Order: sequence, then structure tokens, then C-alpha cells
Amino acid sequence: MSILVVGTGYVGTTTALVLAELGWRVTGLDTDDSKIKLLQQGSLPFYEDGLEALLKKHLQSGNIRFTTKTVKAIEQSDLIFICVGTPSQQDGSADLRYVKQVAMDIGRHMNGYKLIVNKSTVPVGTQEKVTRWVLEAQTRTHPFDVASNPEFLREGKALPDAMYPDRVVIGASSDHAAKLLKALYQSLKCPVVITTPKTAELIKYAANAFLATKVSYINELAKLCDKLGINVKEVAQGIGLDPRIGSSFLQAGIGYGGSCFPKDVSALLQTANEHDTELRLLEQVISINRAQHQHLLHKARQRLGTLVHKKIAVLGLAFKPDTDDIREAPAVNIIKSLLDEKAIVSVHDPVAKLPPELVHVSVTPCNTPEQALYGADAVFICTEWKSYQHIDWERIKRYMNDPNIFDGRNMLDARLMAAIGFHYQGIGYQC
Ligand SMILES: NC(=O)C1=CN([C@@H]2O[C@H](COP(=O)(O)OP(=O)(O)OC[C@H]3O[C@@H](n4cnc5c(N)ncnc54)[C@H](O)[C@@H]3O)[C@@H](O)[C@H]2O)C=CC1
Ligand SMILES: O=C(O)[C@H]1O[C@H](OP(=O)(O)OP(=O)(O)OC[C@H]2O[C@@H](n3ccc(=O)[nH]c3=O)[C@H](O)[C@@H]2O)[C@H](O)[C@@H](O)[C@@H]1O
Repeated sequence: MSILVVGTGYVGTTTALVLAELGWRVTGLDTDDSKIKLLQQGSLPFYEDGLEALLKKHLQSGNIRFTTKTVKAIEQSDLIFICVGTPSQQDGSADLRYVKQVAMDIGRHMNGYKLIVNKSTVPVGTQEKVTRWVLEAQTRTHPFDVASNPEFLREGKALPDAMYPDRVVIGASSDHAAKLLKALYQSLKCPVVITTPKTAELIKYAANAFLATKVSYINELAKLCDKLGINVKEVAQGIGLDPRIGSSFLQAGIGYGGSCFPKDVSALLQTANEHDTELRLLEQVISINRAQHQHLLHKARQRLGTLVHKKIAVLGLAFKPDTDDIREAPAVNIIKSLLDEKAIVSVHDPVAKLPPELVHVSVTPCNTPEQALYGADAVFICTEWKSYQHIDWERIKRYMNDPNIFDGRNMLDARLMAAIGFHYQGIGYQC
């Protein structure tokens, strides 16, 4: 079986490499020439631990190759994964233009049976749309199936998540497609859920929305903890030990970001709207999250009186550690608010870069945390990079103008920081 993966972003590249590791022959196709050139040379176009070694290994083994030649790639494949982006539109619904383009390309250039598998996160009903788009584009009749196989990997953990998934979900409308996909994944030791395409599509959104709900829930509780002088980390631990609740996704902070939770919760709401259904819980999840980063700013304002002309060091830009992805990162909103309030901002992140709208404005990018902290009136921790735990805080305190830490990820030890002489505040967590 010859496999084509269309779209070599986070999901496409990881999927292609994992399939190569499982022993399949895989081609990665992208319209972005610069990405393909990098991949052909053994370099990743994004930061993701462990993937580059696998890329080099399978370029050498011959199990993987990369191309921008759409027609040939489609003709030479039996199974085609769609892994292109599905960004938010203005109204929150998913923009399917890239998926449509791929479906039309496949329809136009197919030369025999193809199993088309959608891995992009798409609204319920997209499998039917893809089927229609392929049929419309066909110039000669060829048989095909369209299945849904959503992806559950996390950025920063893409390789282990995709190599050792908790489950594989296959939404297929024919036994043949389900069998082919089951065979493809047979060496993965995990439960396989075989269902309808619509159910598979909803499972993906339901999973992300549930995890986002957990985050907004603990963030709401954290606000109450702040008022009551209770440590939210202990509350999370106390409830998380109940297996019905589970301990993950109960870390309070400045809110969830990334390319998926914000867009996927909005898209699910939009689907519900289109079907005259209110999902009020999810409306609240979004609104709590949108305001969450303000909680940290509020604490700083209260402590410093005003942020005008205060020198603020922001540690961490990425929406979470171990990635360079800054899409919907809370840090970016915090920096924009700080600039609106005329603060002087310096920023450090081990890998992420400032977004274009923050380059050439009065934000100083720094190569080390120490550089960002020099002379600062306060530190805002926005991403819990492990390396920030190893900063010599005792030494750094001497170089700060005013030793205040506002820890938006509750990553430092509140007591230790207070013992060193910092004024320390986390989210629902202080000394
Ligand atoms: N990033 C993540 O951690 C996860 C993302 N997803 C979903 O997977 C999908 C892809 O996400 P990412 O990999 O993050 O996107 P991405 O933006 O990193 O990559 C998408 C790639 O598709 C390429 N592309 C667009 N149109 C094309 C075409 N017609 N032919 C060939 N290539 C084309 C783009 O050039 C780009 O390289 C989205 O629907 C997302 O919601 C699902 C699970 C995890
Ligand atoms: O559909 C997707 O793209 C992916 O979205 C998330 O993965 P990801 O966005 O990479 O990162 P997460 O680890 O889920 O974190 C998302 C956001 O929630 C925040 N978060 C997470 C957990 C927590 O306890 N508290 C918290 O604030 C993180 O800081 C981050 O900003 C899901 O976890 C994946 O299963 C899914 O495949």
C-alpha cells in the first residue's frame, strides 16, 4: 500500500513519519516549497522534540520522501491522508477551503481506487462534503472511499502521542475502508473505535472541548482560591486523585491557547448554532478563557499601582512548553495589554519568536531570561518552560529593580520564592 500524506505541518509530518516507522512507504506532499525543501534535507520546519531524528532515519531507509508534485503524488498512491489546516473563519466556523482544494485535486487526478482519509479536524458532515467534492472534480469515474480518522496528538509530545496513542478512531462508511485502516494501524497496541464518519468527526471536537472545559473549570476555581487564600494546586490534586475526575488538565493558569482548543471549541459551537442547539457550557468555557490572562495583569496592577513605564519581563511566549507555536498564545495577549498600558516589555522564550505585529514595537526580545530580567519591576511567567525552574532566582533578584513574580503557570515554588525575598503570586496559588 503506497501512502500519501497531504499537508506536512505538525500533524502531517508526524503522521507520515510514524507510518514510515511502522514500515509503510510514505510520501509527504505540500504546496509550500520551502517546507518541502527543508524536509528533503532532513530538517523540520517547526520545533518538535524527537521528530528530526526519525526524519533523518527514514530519509535514509527510503520509507519516506517529500514532494510538491501533486499530480504524480496522487497517481502513485493508494491511500491518501488529508492533513491540511482548518483555521477559524470570522464567525468561528472551520474554514474548509484547504480540505476542499485537496479533495478536488484528488478527484481530478485519481487514476484508480483511492482510500481518502481525513485527519484534519473538520465539522460533522465534512466526510460527505469531501465525497461530493471528489465526485464533482472527477473527469473519469473511479471508485473511492472517504473515511474520518481524527488525530489526538499534542504539540510538544507529537511523537510519543502518535506512536503510542490512547485510541485510534476510524469513521468509515464501508467495511473495506475500515478494514484497510485497521490493517494500517495493526501494530499500534491501543483500542480501535470503529464508527460512522459523523461520529468520528464529533468525537474529535468533543474531546478537545472537554479538555478545554476542564481548564476553564480549574481557572474559575483558582479565582475563588485567590479570594479564600487556598492553594488551587492542592485542590486539583485532591480532586484529581478520584479516577472519575482524573488529574490531567487541572493546572490553573492564564488560559488555554494554541492552534486547536480556541478554534475547535468555537467551531463546535458554530455547528451547534447551525442545528439550533445551544451549548451554553461551552459558551462560558470560551468567555472564561478569553478573560483569564487579565487575572494576572490585575494582580500586577494591584501590586505595582500602575503599569505605566514599569519594566516588565515576560518569560515564555509559546502557548505551552516544548513547542515554538505561538498561535493564540496567552503571552501574546498579555504583551499587547502591557503595551497598551505603556509598560516597557522585554521577552524571552527558549525557541518561540515574537509574532510580526510585535516586532519593531517597543518589545525587547532577549536571548536569556537573565537579560530580560535585568532592571525589571516584575516578571510575568507565561509559559512553564522547565529551564525557568533552574534560573538562579536568588542571584537574579539582586539585578531586578523590584522583585515581583507573577507566575501565570504556577510553576515556581511559592514558599521558596518568598523565602528568597520575592513578592510572589500565582493563579490561585501564593505563599
Ligand atoms: N497541531 C496539532 O497539534 C494538531 C492539529 N490537528 C488538526 O490537524 C490539521 C492540520 O493541523 P497542523 O498540522 O497544525 O497544520 P499546519 O498549518 O501546521 O500544516 C498544514 C499544512 O498543509 C499545507 N497545505 C495547505 N493546502 C495544501 C494543499 N492543497 N496541498 C498540499 N498541502 C497543503 C500547508 O502548506 C501546511 O504546511 C488541522 O485541522 C488541525 O486542527 C489535530 C490534532 C493535533
Ligand atoms: O487538536 C489538537 O490540536 C490537539 O489539542 C490539544 O493539544 P495541544 O493544543 O497541542 O496542547 P495541550 O497540551 O492540550 O494544551 C492546550 C492549552 O491548554 C493549556 N493547559 C493545558 C492543561 C492544563 O492543565 N492547563 C492549561 O492551561 C496549555 O497551556 C495550552 O495553552 C489536545 O491536548 C490534543 O489531544 C489535540 O490533538
